[in-house]
Amino acid sequence: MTLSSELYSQAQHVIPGGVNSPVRAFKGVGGTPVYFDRAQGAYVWDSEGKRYIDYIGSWGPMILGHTHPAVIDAVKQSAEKGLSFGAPTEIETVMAQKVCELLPSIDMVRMVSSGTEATMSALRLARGYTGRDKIVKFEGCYHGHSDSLLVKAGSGALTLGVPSSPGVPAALAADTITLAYNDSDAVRQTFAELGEQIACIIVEPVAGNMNCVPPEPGFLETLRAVCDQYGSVLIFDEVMTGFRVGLQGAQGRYGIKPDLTTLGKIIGGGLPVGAFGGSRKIMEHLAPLGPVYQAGTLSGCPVAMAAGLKTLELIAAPGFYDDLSAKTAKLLQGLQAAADHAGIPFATNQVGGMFGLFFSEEKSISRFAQVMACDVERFKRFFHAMLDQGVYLAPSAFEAGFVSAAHSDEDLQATIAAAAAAFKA
Ligand SMILES: Cc1ncc(COP(=O)(O)O)c(C=O)c1O
Ligand SMILES: N[C@H](C=O)CCC(=O)O
Repeated sequence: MTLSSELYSQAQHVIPGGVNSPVRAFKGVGGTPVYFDRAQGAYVWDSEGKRYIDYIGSWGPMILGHTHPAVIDAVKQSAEKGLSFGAPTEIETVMAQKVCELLPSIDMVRMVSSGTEATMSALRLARGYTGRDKIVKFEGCYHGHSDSLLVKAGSGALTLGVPSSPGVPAALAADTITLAYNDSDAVRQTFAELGEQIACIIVEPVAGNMNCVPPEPGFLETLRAVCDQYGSVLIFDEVMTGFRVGLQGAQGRYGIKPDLTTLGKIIGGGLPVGAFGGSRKIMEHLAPLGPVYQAGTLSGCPVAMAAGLKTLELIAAPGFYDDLSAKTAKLLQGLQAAADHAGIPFATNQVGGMFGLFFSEEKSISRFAQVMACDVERFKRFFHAMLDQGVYLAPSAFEAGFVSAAHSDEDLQATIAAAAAAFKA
């Protein structure tokens, strides 16, 4: 038994499935989850001291690499002053000002403690603001695990085969309309029939929870147009894409202004943080200004604000995103060449520092159905071959991967060499 499998078996007695978030359990790839002990830069080390090049980066937050000295220092300094107070602190305003400065669609922002809280709260606000109940989401998109959004969801729910979870009241699920991602005609048709009853559209502007699927030209524009026409709220869930695909997120990259934006991951620098914000007109409906209630004991935790602010400061360095994109492109070109050389049908998607790998005959993957048609068995074998060689990819064919500023050229070359061996095998 490895130390990881020993730890996993102990955990299974006291934690459901041995994990605190299902996708960690390796159900999507088989085998035993690896238990980590420490991390630095592009690397994570397991409990037995084996080193892995990490392409998960804590599911996105570690855009600077793990334990960046300046971030750790900011955390230490803040922690020494007090972990949390349950009362306002100056750094929360500094964070809000920074978010408003970076994302022009946001006039006001509220901090929460996870992406799930951010999307759940944004949904309630959109419903409270419009006085409507129905929402539109897209199949394979994941917006956290609140009831209204756990319908035909992606990520771990898709990996485990429960995209619409038991426990979600049928009456609530009935108000969630799920459409195919990148299908603009379906959006227009649905709004033509039900537009006046629809509170909001929530979308991952680049889908990252059904692997990585970018928006087709015109898709996000269609969402903006129907929301304008029918008075619905457009919510960009940028929990993953925010500060990942560019400093202005997907909204900056594609030039579309949502009414509300949800954030998480990078904004917390690796600590538990989420946020939602948008136009003053909508945000002023939130308590204590307005009637839509939302709260959180640890919301705006100063230590997490310190980690997030330091991260936002460092990623604003000139050329940061060009370098990150170039590295990611280099990695994907190398993987594609290795797959082609071995005669393995393979395709990739990339948006900035976010990527997707597909075992597919199709070269362009833009639809959920295409993702579902990929060869998952082949992915599982690839995943384990990479893991054995010290490369840690997401343990599911339905998750995006992430490159960090800490990945060196040697890391990318070592990953490509490992993939070449895996494809050959
Ligand atoms: C796009 C998106 N929205 C929401 C969430 C939920 O965030 P959290 O896991 O922090 O609750 C996630 C990740 O899990 C996500 O990728
Ligand atoms: N896809 C999820 C986040 O983006 C994976 C993280 C989790 O649910 O544990």
